[in-house]
Amino acid sequence: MLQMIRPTPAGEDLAETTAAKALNVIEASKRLAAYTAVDQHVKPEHRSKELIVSAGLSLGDVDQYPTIDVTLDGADEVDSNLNCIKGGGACHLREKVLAEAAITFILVADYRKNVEYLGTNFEPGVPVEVVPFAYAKVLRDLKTLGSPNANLRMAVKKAGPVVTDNGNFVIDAPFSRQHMLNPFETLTKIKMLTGVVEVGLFCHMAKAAYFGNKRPQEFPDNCVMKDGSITIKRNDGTVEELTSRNSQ
Ligand SMILES: O=C[C@H](O)[C@H](O)[C@H](O)COP(=O)(O)O
Repeated sequence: MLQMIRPTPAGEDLAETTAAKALNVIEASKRLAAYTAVDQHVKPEHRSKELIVSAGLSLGDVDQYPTIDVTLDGADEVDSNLNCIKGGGACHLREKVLAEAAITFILVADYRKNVEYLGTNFEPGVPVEVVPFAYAKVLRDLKTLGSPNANLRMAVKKAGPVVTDNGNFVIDAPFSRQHMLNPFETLTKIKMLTGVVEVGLFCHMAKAAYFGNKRPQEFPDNCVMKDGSITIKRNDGTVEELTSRNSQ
């Protein structure tokens, strides 16, 4: 059973306590979704890392092994057709390569990211990785495409723009509901812009999405947290609700 007990120290700032409590709920719900997704999709024969290492063999990367059995990854938001926004952490190029290499691609997220259409809760917009030389031109293009507030993502702990693992910049491009109701069309328009390396819209890729849910009634003021249910959405349109894996 997953249980988190967080006593409230006397005198602790109320806002801080509430924020920490909300974070615990979100992290616990996502962890439960991840456990369930691994249980259902990562079979014993896929758990080969120890076998490889103990046999003295080398672990490979996707450039050596372009077909992967299962890729499980998080997302910034997932719509009702399992399209998703990724790239909040500026890793969406590599993540999309791993997702495309996978026979089965599975998403794992907390309840806040389970939405009807993309951009409902995730406000920064569509992450767009661009070669640095082209960023100003791509920014201009994105505004013309319908994202007037597109902006270059700036680093928080250093001066200047965020630089990806691939040495590129990231633009965050918020689009209207109308654009996000057809994310594949929006994806293809952005991808066609010269200078764009990859777009953080993953369309028609996921086989299923696992969302960890909270149960507010189980999170009273003393902050004793029990695990909640999991919502599983599949690409065949089915939706399944699993009650707590360890319900008492
Ligand atoms: O680039 C990062 C990823 O695409 C997602 O933004 C990330 O996996 C979501 O992280 P979290 O589940 O911690 O919100």
